[in-house]
Amino acid sequence: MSKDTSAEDPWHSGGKLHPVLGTRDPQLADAQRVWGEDFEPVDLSELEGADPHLEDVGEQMRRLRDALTGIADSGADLAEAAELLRRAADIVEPQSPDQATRLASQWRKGGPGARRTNPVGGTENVIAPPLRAFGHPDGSVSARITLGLPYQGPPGCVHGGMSALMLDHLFGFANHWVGLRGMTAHYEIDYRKPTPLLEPLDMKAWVESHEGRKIWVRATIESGGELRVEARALFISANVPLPGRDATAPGEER
Ligand SMILES: CCCCCCCCCCCCCC(=O)SCCNC(=O)CCNC(=O)[C@H](O)C(C)(C)COP(=O)(O)OP(=O)(O)OC[C@H]1O[C@@H](n2cnc3c(N)ncnc32)[C@H](O)[C@@H]1OP(=O)(O)O
Repeated sequence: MSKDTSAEDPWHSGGKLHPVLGTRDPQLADAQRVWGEDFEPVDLSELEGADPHLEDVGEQMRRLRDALTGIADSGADLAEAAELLRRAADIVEPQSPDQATRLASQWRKGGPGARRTNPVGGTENVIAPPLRAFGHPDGSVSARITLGLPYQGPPGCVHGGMSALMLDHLFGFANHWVGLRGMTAHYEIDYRKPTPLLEPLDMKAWVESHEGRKIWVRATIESGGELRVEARALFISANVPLPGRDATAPGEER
């Protein structure tokens, strides 16, 4: 059921699907434990060609993010850390083109799009967990993640908006996995039981049906074998203008 998308397609630019069996990624290892080793997971998040230094910066930022959340009551001395971070920002900021320029660059023909920087799966985005999605032969996609303190809503629980965000993102991958694409038009969510922090969350999304431009999708979050969240959405196939381009060129419709 995998779909090899064209590098000419800006939405999917660089979006070839890479089999990742055999890698030592902890999220993949977890996914295989949960869904078994007989399916052939395909990593839907992977995008080749990222700058290894940028990946590393992202990783260190996430370590800091997780270490800093809730640290105020611990008596930690953060003066040196603050100084080092100021120096890091002073190094990076002058080299970074303004955001409109970077946005247009992302969506240039053959550009990377937003997959490395989106707020759910983007390894270059410090607010992203980041979530990795895997495609299954039955047409569904899944992800497993354990969220920490930065994503807390109710005491000890995942913020409901975070659950909604992650499932909306997975809907996008569920569409992609079966060769569809759209924008969320209508989204319903039921929070059945509290979703715990610091425990593995198993997420699944799939396209239930589609007709013309309408795509109906469903998704769940389970933890400890119990249903926590279920969601349904209607996606509508639609194009949005690409930042930095005057118009969608023929053959480049998304
Ligand atoms: C490896 C690569 C991976 C890539 C994967 C991506 C990963 C990341 C993915 C992240 C993904 C994250 C996802 C995001 O974050 S998407 C961002 C959030 N969504 C939006 O911003 C969408 C905003 N809305 C719009 O742009 C328009 O309203 C759209 C385009 C949706 C429709 O406006 P358009 O003018 O084009 O169409 P139409 O109005 O003629 O309607 C057409 C038909 O649809 C029916 N309809 C419309 N709306 C609704 C509604 N609310 N409930 C029920 N039905 C509705 C309507 O009745 C009609 O039906 P019918 O009368 O023909 O029967």
